[in-house]
Amino acid sequence: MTGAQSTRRHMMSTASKNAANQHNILERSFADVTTDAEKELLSTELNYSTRASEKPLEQAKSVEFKMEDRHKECLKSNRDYLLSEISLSAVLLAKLSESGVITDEHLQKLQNTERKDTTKAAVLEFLSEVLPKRGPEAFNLFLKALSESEQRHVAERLKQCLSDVCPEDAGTFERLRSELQSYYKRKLASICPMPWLQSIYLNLTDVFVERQLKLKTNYKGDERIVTMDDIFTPQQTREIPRRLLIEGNPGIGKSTICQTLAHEWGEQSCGRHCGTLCVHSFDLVLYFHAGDFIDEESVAHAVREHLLPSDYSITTSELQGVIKAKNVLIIVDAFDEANAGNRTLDRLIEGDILRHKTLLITSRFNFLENKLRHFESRFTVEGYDEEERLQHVERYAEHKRIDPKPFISMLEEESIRDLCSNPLNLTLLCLLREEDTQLMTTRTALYTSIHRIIKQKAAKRLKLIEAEVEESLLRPLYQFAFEAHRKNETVVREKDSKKVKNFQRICQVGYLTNEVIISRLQKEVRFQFTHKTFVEFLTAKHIAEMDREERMNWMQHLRYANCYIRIKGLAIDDYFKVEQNEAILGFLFGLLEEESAELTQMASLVIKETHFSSEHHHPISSDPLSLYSRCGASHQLLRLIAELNVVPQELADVICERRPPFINIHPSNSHERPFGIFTR
Ligand SMILES: Nc1ncnc2c1ncn2[C@@H]1O[C@H](COP(=O)(O)OP(=O)(O)OP(=O)(O)O)[C@@H](O)[C@H]1O
Repeated sequence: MTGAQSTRRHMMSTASKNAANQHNILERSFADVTTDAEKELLSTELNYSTRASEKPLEQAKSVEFKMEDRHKECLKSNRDYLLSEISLSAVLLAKLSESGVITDEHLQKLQNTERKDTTKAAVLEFLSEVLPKRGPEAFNLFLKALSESEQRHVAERLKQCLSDVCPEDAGTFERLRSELQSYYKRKLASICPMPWLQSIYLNLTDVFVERQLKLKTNYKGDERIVTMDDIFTPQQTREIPRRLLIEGNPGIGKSTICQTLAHEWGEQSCGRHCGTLCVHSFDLVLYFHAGDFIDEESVAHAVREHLLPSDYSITTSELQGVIKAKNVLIIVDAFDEANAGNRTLDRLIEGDILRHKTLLITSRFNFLENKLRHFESRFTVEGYDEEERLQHVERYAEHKRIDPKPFISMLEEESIRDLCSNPLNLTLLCLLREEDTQLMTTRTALYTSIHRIIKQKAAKRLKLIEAEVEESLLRPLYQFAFEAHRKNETVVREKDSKKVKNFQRICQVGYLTNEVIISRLQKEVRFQFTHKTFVEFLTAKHIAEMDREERMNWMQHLRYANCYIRIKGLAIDDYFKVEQNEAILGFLFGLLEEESAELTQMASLVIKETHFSSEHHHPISSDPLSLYSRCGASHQLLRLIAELNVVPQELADVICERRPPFINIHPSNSHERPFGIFTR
């Protein structure tokens, strides 16, 4: 399947969502319109739209949005001329109603005025009462209708006037737009999940999974789910929101959303894909990384520096003129990565500059804290649901032209399930699985690979070498994970975070996200690990780096038996399943695979504590608290050594020596696992 086919198929799959959106829009429009006749018109449209029409949407849209100021200005400054030149001919009126600029009711009113008064009066009514309220596209549709009704000279005069108001309009704007469009089309066509490995890339259109966003609907934090088509839809008022924010966890897909918007705009036309006011309604899209504004005194300077080639001839003031005159969307990705001392970006957010332009910012959570009030629409990107996970791996396999089955079965694997809801992790899992299916045989190997990628990504982003990331950022992080795990939590509290000096940079690595809990009395800042399994893996990294004595001491204090305590009539309920330790122990065994003596010592402790050598594992029935151990606990050792690719001889000898009678051990023929255990 070609990229274009796949896009189309993708569009078709979103058609039903779009139909729902259209319905919402029409419903909102219904609430907003004023006259009975308009309500009647919209109600007909609503019925029609449920039969999957797209045309009424155009009309509803024009009821909802205002005309651009420069168009209004142009109509006003030419009013005399227009009154004397325009003929409200049948053809003109037909063209205007065909394109939805006027409704049947408008038509009747205009004709009445013309009959009762004069044509000039009707034209005046049209120019002052009707046209300016018929949406951002009405002006151009009006020019088109004029040209098609033998009044081209009037259309030309209005166009000329527009370019006089903004001399840059004519040539400069067109040139700039096509330069940016072709740049985005080329530059943003692919995704590079590992930025330091440019040879690994995926075609954006092929693999992109349409995202759902949660829109905050009020200050109390109520939310509703919207699709990407709804990003620019007015929410509380009829106005297009001017300051929009998308927040989400690391790797959740914020940058990819920005990239897709700019890339789609580069494609020039949405066809019928976009259900509502979409990215194509903007004359210009300026797509930046937050860091692009550092040391730039204005947006125009940032455009010259970061979006245009150095041999492109345009002055900053020409750029400023175009930005001022046009309907511009400014996309700024990754506020969290470059927010300190970013004065121009701050002014942009606060509306101190370019207040009437649309600004879309993305950030990890809680970096915009005291700036949140500037945003009229706030969205969060959530992790993939089941359907999106499936779509992700299917699109990946289709793009690579390989069998999707191994990827689909990967989604079922218990040990990595929690990783799969994050698009970055899922992409890495797909890449790893494709590269080497052996990697999946141990969890430690898989997490080690992902950890390595995250480390490389952090090194690139923070401009450090990997050894520095390990030493100054990851080691403290392992310690934090260890502490959090000890408290059975997945968070780092603010007071603990203050114990290390570069905590913000530790957060940048991508394992922790800011979390601010605000109660009426006080604000609490904490930092949440993105996944519980990462806490376990990082904890194991910490323990693996301890000296032997400390490690054995930690191990000695673990529980090795399942435990259920129930005392009738008393509210005491202790519940412990041995698997709760097992994740960390498993990673620890995997990480110390090469350290034969360490492994043997750890295994000996597990053998002892889980009564591995004894034949029977009775519940300790004499215990008044009804404490019992199950097979789950006594077989723990076997599950731990499954994390090893190769069982060292020294460890194999200990296990053979201390095996219980019902376990048979035999040398395996397999080169990789020269050790086999069977239980009966
Ligand atoms: N909608 C999507 N469809 C397919 N793949 C996606 C999607 N979103 C994200 N990905 C994959 O996840 C990777 C990471 O996504 P992205 O860089 O957008 O995350 P992010 O939220 O900006 O993360 P960070 O906060 O770390 O910068 C992408 O490189 C891509 O491989």
